[in-house]
Amino acid sequence: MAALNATATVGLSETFTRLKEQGKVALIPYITAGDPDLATTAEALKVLDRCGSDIIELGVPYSDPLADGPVIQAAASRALSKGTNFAKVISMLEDVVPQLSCPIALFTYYNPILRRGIEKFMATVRDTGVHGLVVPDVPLEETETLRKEAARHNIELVLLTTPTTPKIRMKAITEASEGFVYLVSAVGVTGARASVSSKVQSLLIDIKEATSKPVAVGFGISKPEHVKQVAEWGADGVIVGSAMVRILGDAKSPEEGLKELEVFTTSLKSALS
Ligand SMILES: O=P(O)(O)OC[C@@H](O)[C@@H](O)c1c[nH]c2ccccc12
Repeated sequence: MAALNATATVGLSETFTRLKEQGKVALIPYITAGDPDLATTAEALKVLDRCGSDIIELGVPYSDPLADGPVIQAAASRALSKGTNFAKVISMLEDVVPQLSCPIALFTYYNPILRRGIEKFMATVRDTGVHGLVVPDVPLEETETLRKEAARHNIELVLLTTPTTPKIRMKAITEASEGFVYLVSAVGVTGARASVSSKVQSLLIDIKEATSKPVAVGFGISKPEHVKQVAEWGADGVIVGSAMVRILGDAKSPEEGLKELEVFTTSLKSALS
């Protein structure tokens, strides 16, 4: 039964194609693996899936997360201090991925991939049934091998563009990105913000001129109103990270955290319907 599910799960770009046919925008939560512990992460993945997440971005905790703000940094250090490592995240995923109906995009900084060896890393990740990979700190010029190995293992490598990316470069990024294009909504680090920069609207127009690939917006999106706004501006997906991570990190117990996560995810999902 579980194995059936896994083979039925489609990849990132196909998920967007199906949603587009239904006129829907993808909800993409991000959580950090191992915070408060991997057993809770496994449950959280099931909750997110059940509440209508279309793709889940799962972060591998890293000691030097330069693109992350205080909330995700703290989650990563808590996870690492509990002994979370790549091998343990993988073995948790081997167990959980077959129980999910939405695809997983694994988020990791570049260094842990290099340390393991690109090819070995891709093979391991693919064997768990993960469909996508987000690597925030690899410049486009250095993605060639990474892209080749990802493609060879049937993993969609998602690339990111930011408000300061020059247009020519943005075009090259959209051409190289697989699954979807990640539009970082604001300069700086991850973290909830009071509002979503109105610049996102014109950035989306620029990107849509450059590519027909789906575009998902992330950074600072933390409320149903934000999600709705970004969808109205024409995004194909919205990514919500720190707000999810904070719920799990601040909860008095894992059970309470999971309950709050369910309420929050449901509220975001209904803002998109
Ligand atoms: O936390 P926010 O502001 O909601 O942003 C999304 C985000 O968490 C996730 O995609 C992410 C986590 N760490 C990152 C580092 C770089 C780019 C993106 C990310």
